Amino acid sequence: MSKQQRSFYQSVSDYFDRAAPHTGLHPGLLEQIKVCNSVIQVHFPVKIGKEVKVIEAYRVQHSHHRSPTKGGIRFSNHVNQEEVMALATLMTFKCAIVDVPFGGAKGGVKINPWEYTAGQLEKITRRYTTELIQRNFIGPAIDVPAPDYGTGSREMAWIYDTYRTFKGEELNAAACVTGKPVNQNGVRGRTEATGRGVYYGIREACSNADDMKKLGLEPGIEGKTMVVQGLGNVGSYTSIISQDEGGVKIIGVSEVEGAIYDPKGIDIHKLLQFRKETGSILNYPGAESYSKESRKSVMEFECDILVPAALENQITLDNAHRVKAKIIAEAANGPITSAAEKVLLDAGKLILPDLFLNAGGVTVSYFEWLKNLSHIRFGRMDKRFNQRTYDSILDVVEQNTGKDINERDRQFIARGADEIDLVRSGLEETMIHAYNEIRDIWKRKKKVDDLRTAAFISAINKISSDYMALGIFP
Ligand SMILES: NC(=O)C1=CN([C@@H]2O[C@H](COP(=O)(O)OP(=O)(O)OC[C@H]3O[C@@H](n4cnc5c(N)ncnc54)[C@H](O)[C@@H]3O)[C@@H](O)[C@H]2O)C=CC1
Ligand SMILES: O=C(O)CCC(=O)C(=O)O
Repeated sequence: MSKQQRSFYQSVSDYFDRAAPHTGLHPGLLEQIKVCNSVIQVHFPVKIGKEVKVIEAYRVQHSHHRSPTKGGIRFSNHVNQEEVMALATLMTFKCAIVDVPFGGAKGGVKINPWEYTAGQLEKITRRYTTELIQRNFIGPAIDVPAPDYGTGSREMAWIYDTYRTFKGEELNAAACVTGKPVNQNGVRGRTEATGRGVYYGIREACSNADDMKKLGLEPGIEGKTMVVQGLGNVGSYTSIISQDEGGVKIIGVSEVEGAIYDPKGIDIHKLLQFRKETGSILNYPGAESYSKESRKSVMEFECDILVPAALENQITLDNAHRVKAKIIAEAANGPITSAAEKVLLDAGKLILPDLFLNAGGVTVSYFEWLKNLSHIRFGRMDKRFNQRTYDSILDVVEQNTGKDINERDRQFIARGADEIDLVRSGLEETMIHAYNEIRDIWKRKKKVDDLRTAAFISAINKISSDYMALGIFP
């Protein structure tokens, strides 16, 4: 493939190569940080009705500098070894950026999940998990999968159940996978986590008055217009939270069946309900509809913030020069090719890179893993204690001021944190801290012109310090 048309893996490789010289590290160490450590490809048979179907699947562990390795499992027709390698590579750098102490990994099963029944998907998921167990490619201290494109909490519950069937004696078996349903050792807030993290990341970027001024935008997220590609897990939660908590106006959306645009604004709750009832976003009242064939024109809709939240390689050299959005928020992994990125940066766009922006998922997965290892719900030990302490402080305030605090304010101020409050608070802190860490590199380092390069520099430096401290075995 030419420098012009880059595959997803080549793009990730280009991004790494662009950042590497800024770190001043030894080429051998950089090479070790860049390569994928372990790749497995498996083929296994599954009975589908009266047929036997042979399924192709992968798991890639990109880096073992920290254990376990971590990353989602994707069910998609487009899965191939290079794609999974690119996704696993991004996971390593993503974890480093948000200080999640894991190496990167990713899994892929080459099927279109929407063509199978739940029973058939369960068989495929359980057999795939068995293949991973047999190769020692899954376990709380080894490699911990999670949801990605085409999978969700249902599949994670099947993975957990298959694992504990084989490893019933393992006390920490529940930590073999994250993104599980809450009643199956999941953590509150994982389902929304990636979208919520995307929202916190965009909000933080928009809060910087200087950066917004350069784009010709007012500071603050409120009132900004947003267009979203893909209304799955990540796209729908990004839209809901941006609209409900950030006051963002969603004006364009695309899904597999086509795209819609309405500059007056699209209420995301009503749109999701409409799609549930009609099976499509098309013909949503008041919006202009675009057919399946022209759904990619969503990338060219007029807006402040464009959120690709479906798949990789959506902005290429073919359409990059037609992108009108000022901010491109990479909720999906790899939505922009490295060649297209240059066109966008030259046009003065702000790109919030995937390895930072969608790291909310793995951040909350980390919280779930910690919960599973500690065998206790967050907040269980201290909620009531804190509540009583805050109540006593309010009593003292009342006594000293002679003024009563009304019951509504008291309940709000004195409330002890539940699990969901702590998860959201931890996620918010993580995204704000990570953004400012990479923005600081972007602004401080001469010749670093974009946030992605800054993010890679930050991640490579953190990973290299592990290698340097640990040495190389033997
Ligand atoms: N689920 C997670 O926690 C995380 C997901 N991501 C990334 O976010 C992206 C989306 O993942 P999920 O939301 O989990 O997947 P999902 O399977 O829940 O949703 C994806 C949606 O995109 C739609 N879609 C597919 N092709 C499209 C196209 N050409 N145009 C418009 N819509 C299209 C699908 O119909 C589906 O509704 C992927 O790149 C994934 O790797 C990144 C971090 C974490
Ligand atoms: O939650 C996780 O462990 C990984 C999520 C994921 O696959 C991703 O961030 O791309």
